[in-house]
Amino acid sequence: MLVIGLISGTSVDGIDAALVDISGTDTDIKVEFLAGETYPYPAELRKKILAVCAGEALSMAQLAELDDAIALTFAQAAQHLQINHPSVELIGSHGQTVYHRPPKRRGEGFPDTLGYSLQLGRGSVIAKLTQTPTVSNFRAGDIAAKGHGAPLVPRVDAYLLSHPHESRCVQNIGGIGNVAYLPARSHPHWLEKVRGWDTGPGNSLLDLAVHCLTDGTQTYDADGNWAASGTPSYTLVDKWLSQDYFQLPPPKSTGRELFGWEYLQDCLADSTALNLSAADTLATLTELTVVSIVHSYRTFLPQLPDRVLLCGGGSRNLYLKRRLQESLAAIPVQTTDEVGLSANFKEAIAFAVLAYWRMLNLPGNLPQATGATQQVLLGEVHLPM
Ligand SMILES: Nc1ncnc2c1ncn2[C@@H]1O[C@H](COP(=O)(O)OP(=O)(O)OP(=O)(O)O)[C@@H](O)[C@H]1O
Ligand SMILES: CC(=O)N[C@H]1[C@@H]2OC[C@@H](O2)[C@@H](O)[C@@H]1O[C@H](C)C(=O)O
Repeated sequence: MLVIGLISGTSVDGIDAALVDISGTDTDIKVEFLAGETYPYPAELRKKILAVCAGEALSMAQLAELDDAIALTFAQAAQHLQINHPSVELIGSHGQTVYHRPPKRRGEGFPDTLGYSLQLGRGSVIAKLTQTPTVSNFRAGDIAAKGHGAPLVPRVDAYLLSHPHESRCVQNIGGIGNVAYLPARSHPHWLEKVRGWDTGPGNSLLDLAVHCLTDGTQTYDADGNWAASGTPSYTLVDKWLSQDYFQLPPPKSTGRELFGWEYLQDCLADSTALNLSAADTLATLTELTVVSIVHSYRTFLPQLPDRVLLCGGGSRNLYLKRRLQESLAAIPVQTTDEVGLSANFKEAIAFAVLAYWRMLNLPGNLPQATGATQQVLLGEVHLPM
């Protein structure tokens, strides 16, 4: 079946659209990647989304306008791929996360409170404009089952990237970082032993810092070159790493609500107090991403993996990748490209697979990764009128 997956992640850099040909069900699933494109958001729309993610208040009318604009941009991304592939049968659209609240659990001093996660860009509009059945709102079902609604990709990673004999960590470094730990498939009950959680900041703090340090003229540290010219302050890395999120056991999820502007302001104040240069500040923020990933593996995994596979935009940050490799010493750190799955489009591909599973009435979440009480079908199906 030809399926398009669409997502714009927490970096809000644009819509990743992937076209894949999927066959099989789960253990025998085959996914052939046929095409991938990134469609940058119009500058004004991106600015608005970032402001809303940073907590700017919206009236209901403004919320409706924003939802319309995002749905239209997502539909256009799909339509663009459909020009050369008119026989696409299904779209899985993650939409744009603008708010994410993890659930609160008994035992933390609170009564149970469900999570809440809002993705804009409604699927009904995408289905109508593309004349293609569209699955959207993937996180709601898992959240209703007391899960975080995130991360959802670990089940897809398990089927596409696990290995018969080696254990792997698939580490996405987007705005936020998240990991899927995949034991070797020869392990009895290997799927039950898959783990996943959000490791903390990926590029979100780095991107915001670059924006601040360049008066908005640059949006990210290309290849990590700027950070590579500095020296990390381990005094600050240790201080930041002692914060609650990094110590919290999985399942856990986070977003720009925590690792956003306010968090960065505190980091910049710490770095000014130590007279760090701009390069040292970026090196220290990059190191926080590296150390938080490695700390979470050492603290929460049953054992360190045999191999780490990176994906997401942060896998193109050469300094970050080098520091991860140095920190993990003998464990090889590669990208998913090197095992045949596009590192840039893996998340978009994952939402194509999740939509496909929804149409086959197969569950998409892994309760041990999201904290849900059970496996559930993910997503709402919208048929074109
Ligand atoms: N060549 C590069 N060098 C350094 N960083 C890069 C490079 N290319 C992309 N990035 C980083 O990757 C980010 C985009 O990553 P990606 O598209 O995976 O994020 P996302 O999907 O929005 O996030 P999430 O996975 O949290 O939802 C950019 O904002 C930038 O920080
Ligand atoms: C609420 C939300 O959009 N979460 C994203 C975000 O970006 C990375 C990390 O935080 C991950 O948990 C999740 O996305 C991926 C696609 C997931 O659900 O697996």
